[in-house]
Amino acid sequence: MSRPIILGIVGDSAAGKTTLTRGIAQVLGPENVTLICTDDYHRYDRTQRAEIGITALHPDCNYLDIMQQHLSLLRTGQPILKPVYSHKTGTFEPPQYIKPNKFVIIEGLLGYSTRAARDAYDVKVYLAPPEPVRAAWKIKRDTQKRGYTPEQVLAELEKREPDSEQYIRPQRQWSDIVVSFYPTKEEENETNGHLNVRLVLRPSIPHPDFTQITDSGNGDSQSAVRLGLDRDMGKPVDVLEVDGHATLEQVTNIEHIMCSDMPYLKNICDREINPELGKIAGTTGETLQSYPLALTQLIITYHMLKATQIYQ
Ligand SMILES: Nc1ncnc2c1ncn2[C@@H]1O[C@H](COP(=O)(O)OP(=O)(O)OP(=O)(O)O)[C@@H](O)[C@H]1O
Ligand SMILES: O=C(CO)[C@H](O)[C@H](O)COP(=O)(O)O
Repeated sequence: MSRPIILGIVGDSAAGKTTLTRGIAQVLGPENVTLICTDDYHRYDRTQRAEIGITALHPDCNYLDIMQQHLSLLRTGQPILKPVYSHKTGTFEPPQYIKPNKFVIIEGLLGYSTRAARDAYDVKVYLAPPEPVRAAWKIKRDTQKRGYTPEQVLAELEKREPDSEQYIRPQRQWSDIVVSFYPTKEEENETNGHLNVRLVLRPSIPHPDFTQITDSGNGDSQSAVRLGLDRDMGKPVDVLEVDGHATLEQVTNIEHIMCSDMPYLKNICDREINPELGKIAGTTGETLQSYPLALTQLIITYHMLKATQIYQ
């Protein structure tokens, strides 16, 4: 049976969902990818939310039943008439007719909040940067692109915290991969291109065999690339960590482990034909390059392509 492969990217506001999605979409080929942001399923516009006193994170502030229906339709290759929410104006626009491509990426706040929604995905990612990093990212993004002042963003973050705790963060447990970009102790105010990444790899999907990293003598606690075992929300997991100062050679080494598993898809690791890999918008709008981000995007893409071997 041939059907679209569905990737979920869930995380709190400004956790880095769009940034992560961009590189993945490029490797899969933009013409093959349908991108959906579940912010479009908000029930109330910006003014109404302020009047009612509800945050965009609350399930009652979103048409989760319609989102769930649309996910099921997309999974079976059927079209949807999707609502459209504009972050520029804070209001709704006319709906859009969307027919799914080979790959569908669904990113947003509450994508894993119901059992039926969770069942729609082939790969589930949860983004969990430390809260001070997320706050810095949200202030930067909302002041540059959504017309807020820094004070308004800080007040909004405070107002949203109870809903983040109750509705957003518990969704971490349903993900196959938890992604956390974090600063080193030496540069704890760094929030841009030199962040490390910690990837929690749950056994809910089969990951590439990264034990070769430890076999080759890398992977110990001093190395820029580390593999270990841990628990996440009480469950055993593998953890892969890559430092922001890891060399291109070290990162390429890990990429080869994935690409050698799928020799017919060698070009997914080719940086020249995939320039969006690892690209981040910096503080003044400049473009920064992060190897940990590029590697994270490739691991997720690996899983999308693996799924095509079963369903396409
Ligand atoms: N891995 C990263 N390293 C450094 N900066 C990042 C990273 N990911 C995101 N950022 C910064 O954080 C800002 C917000 O990220 P992004 O727009 O991807 O978040 P989002 O989760 O899609 O937000 P929302 O759901 O609110 O639309 C970006 O403009 C970027 O500057
Ligand atoms: O948490 C968010 C995810 O992007 C937004 O704040 C939410 O979607 C409402 O959007 P806006 O602040 O532009 O009205």
